[in-house]
Amino acid sequence: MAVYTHVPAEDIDAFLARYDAGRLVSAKGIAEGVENSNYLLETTGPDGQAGGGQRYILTLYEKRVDEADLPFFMDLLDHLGARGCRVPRFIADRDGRRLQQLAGRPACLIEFLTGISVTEPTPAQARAAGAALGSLHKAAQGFAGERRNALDKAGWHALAARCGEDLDQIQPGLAPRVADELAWLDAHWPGDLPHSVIHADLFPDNVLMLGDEVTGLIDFYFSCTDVRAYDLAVTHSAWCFSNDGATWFGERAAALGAGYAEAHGLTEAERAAFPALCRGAALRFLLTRAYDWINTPADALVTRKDPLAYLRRLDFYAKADPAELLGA
Ligand SMILES: Nc1ncnc2c1ncn2[C@@H]1O[C@H](COP(=O)(O)OP(=O)(O)O)[C@@H](O)[C@H]1O
Ligand SMILES: N[C@@H](CCOP(=O)(O)O)C(=O)O
Repeated sequence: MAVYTHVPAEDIDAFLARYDAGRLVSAKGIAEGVENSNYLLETTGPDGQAGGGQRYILTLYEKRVDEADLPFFMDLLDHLGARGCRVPRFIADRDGRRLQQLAGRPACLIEFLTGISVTEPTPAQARAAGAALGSLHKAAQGFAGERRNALDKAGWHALAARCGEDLDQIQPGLAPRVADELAWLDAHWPGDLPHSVIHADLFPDNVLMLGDEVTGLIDFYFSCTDVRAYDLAVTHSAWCFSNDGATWFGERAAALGAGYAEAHGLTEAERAAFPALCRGAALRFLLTRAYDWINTPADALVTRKDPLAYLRRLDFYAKADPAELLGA
């Protein structure tokens, strides 16, 4: 459960008084997520009448989100929303402020979007996710903001160094395996592919769906300026395997690739680089999960994610037939 900061209901009610959002009816900590503290709020609605209720997300920023980056995320979501992407708005209080402090943390009130996150995507759902990512990349064109990816290849080296030999406590031999993979990526990472703002974490839990339709893309807190096709590789690694990484679903991958290509298109150079981008994506999530595995206090109210599920994906990508990855 990702609630790192507990906020008494009275304090949330007082926080809401700054907005035209009504009074607090209920506040529930949200179990999903690992980065920030999230609450689902129900309010009376602006007219103050119980029953005319509205829902909001209250997010308190923890861990990897730097407060200085929040204006980038807010402007990005404004830009994408104005171009038809289904992304949540950050809500301004009566003085026009979107960023607040609550319980000693930076905090924002965010539009609630309907939909559920699928756990076993069908090919049709993977296709819709691919198309939503392609549309996001299209809509991101012309966005003036820039943000460096702290979890780029240099960031993976730094993270691996911070994990050090503790990686071997997760699985014997993991530290040298990671070192070898970093060396391979240093030698094979593509140099000059198109860049844009990317989501960088478009896992199924960050895509809200109703049936086969995408109703919302959320959790932009890793979004940054980086290689566009790397975003598709991250999405591929998250959508095309069983959770534990042991089973690969080729049909989902072909559908994801088709959806993306339809909405945005991939150049020959992007296709050729895709296997290396997938290896990078798998290592990135292996390392952040491994770091959290080693460093999360035993009493934290959060479910740690299994780093080995990403080692299995990495092993798959290292051996895969490149032609197979996005279907013929
Ligand atoms: N705008 C939103 N609308 C609806 N649900 C949301 C929204 N933002 C977050 N959630 C819910 O909260 C959960 C955690 O949010 P997320 O941003 O993924 O957290 P974290 O940044 O901690 O990983 C999501 O899985 C989803 O269930
Ligand atoms: N998607 C990452 C963890 C980040 O969590 P999220 O809830 O913000 O997507 C992973 O699975 O390792």
